[in-house]
Amino acid sequence: MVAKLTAAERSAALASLPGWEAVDGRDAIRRKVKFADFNAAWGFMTRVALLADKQDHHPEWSNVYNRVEILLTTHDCDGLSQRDVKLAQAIDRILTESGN
Ligand SMILES: C[C@H](O)[C@H](O)[C@H]1CNC2=NC(N)=NC(=O)C2=N1
Repeated sequence: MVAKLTAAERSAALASLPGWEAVDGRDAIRRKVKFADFNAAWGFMTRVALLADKQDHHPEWSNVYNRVEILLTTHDCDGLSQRDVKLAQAIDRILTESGN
């Protein structure tokens, strides 16, 4: 069973993930990213999908043309956990590598 982050751990996690924001009314974090076009957005989503499946931790996300909105939360503990932080860090690395 995965543990929900404490309030202190949650603030520390958010402070260490500058691209991410808290979500109103949910124990979750969100990042919005804009790409050059749909092809770049979908390429990014493909990389994240493979990574998420490897981590057995899956985002709630949406795509409109060149924009991708990613929400991370842990369904198993009904809130934020270290699994979200780990996936967010990996997503940030993918973005950095692709110049975003
Ligand atoms: C059985 C499987 O390991 C679980 O259902 C995993 C799958 N992916 C998941 N993804 C997310 N975001 N939260 C979970 O609790 C979760 N649980």
